Amino acid sequence: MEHPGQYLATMRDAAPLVHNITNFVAMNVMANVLIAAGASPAMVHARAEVAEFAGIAAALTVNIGTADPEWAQGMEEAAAVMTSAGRPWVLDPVGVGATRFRQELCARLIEARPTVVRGNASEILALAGTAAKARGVDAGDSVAAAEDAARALATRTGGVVAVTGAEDFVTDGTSGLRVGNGHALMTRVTALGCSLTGVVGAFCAGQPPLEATAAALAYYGIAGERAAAQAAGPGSFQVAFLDALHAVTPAEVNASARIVPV
Ligand SMILES: Nc1ncnc2c1ncn2[C@@H]1O[C@H](COP(=O)(O)OP(=O)(O)OP(=O)(O)O)[C@@H](O)[C@H]1O
Ligand SMILES: Cc1ncsc1CCO
Ligand SMILES: [Mg+2]
Repeated sequence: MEHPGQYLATMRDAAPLVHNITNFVAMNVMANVLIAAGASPAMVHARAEVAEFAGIAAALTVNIGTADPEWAQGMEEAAAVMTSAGRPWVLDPVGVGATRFRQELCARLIEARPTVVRGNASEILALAGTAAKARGVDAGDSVAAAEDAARALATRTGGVVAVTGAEDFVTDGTSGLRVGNGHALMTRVTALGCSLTGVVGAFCAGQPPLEATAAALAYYGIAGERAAAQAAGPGSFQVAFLDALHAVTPAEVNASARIVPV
């Protein structure tokens, strides 16, 4: 990819309204991450209003981390609004392998053709019906082990699938990109994967999803690297990470992104 920083610049210029139906753990973290990145988040999950709210959003993200049946119906209704309007929505299948409720909900959401599915390796394997070594919401599989499942899932949705971990993998079923940026401290703070899903949504507003997703992952990883250089542990990392998301420039993304085609 030539100029991944351009996707950050375009996102910041637009400051897109990103509608997030996300879990209770992620709500505050994710809203702060999106504001620091330059987007305009709204965390709206009540079934009575999600379809109407999706109608004014530039992108939607759907995260099943603490869903219940009422939320689940709202997720499907909001996703349908985005699909019929031709606007992007991103699915985060948190802990999908753990329970039947999560599996059945994700099966319905996959049918609704998400623009991007962003998950850890165990979640992408579980979506593909492959046995995964997850522990609840945490991954127990390598990204490499989930690449075939990611390609198959992208072919099924007609969209993009991003598998995150030590080295991220993004595919539209045909092309693939690896993104090498990031730091292990990103796994020591809760909801940074959930928050990344929001950033992917922001980058996908009005931009081509494969490239926008890869650029979002590189930007996020670069912010993680920059924050880790100043952090004493997970607590100070979380603070430094917000500062870094705010400070990283498009030029820095162009210089530091490690995105390679596969
Ligand atoms: N070992 C690692 N080294 C470097 N970066 C990592 C590592 N593991 C994860 N990351 C980065 O952390 C970010 C979050 O990805 P991760 O796969 O941990 O999400 P997740 O499991 O869904 O997280 P959560 O469920 O806590 O929200 C991504 O940008 C990813 O590249
Ligand atoms: C810890 C946790 N539990 C349900 S959702 C969530 C956020 C990280 O996925
Ligand atoms: Mg996750």
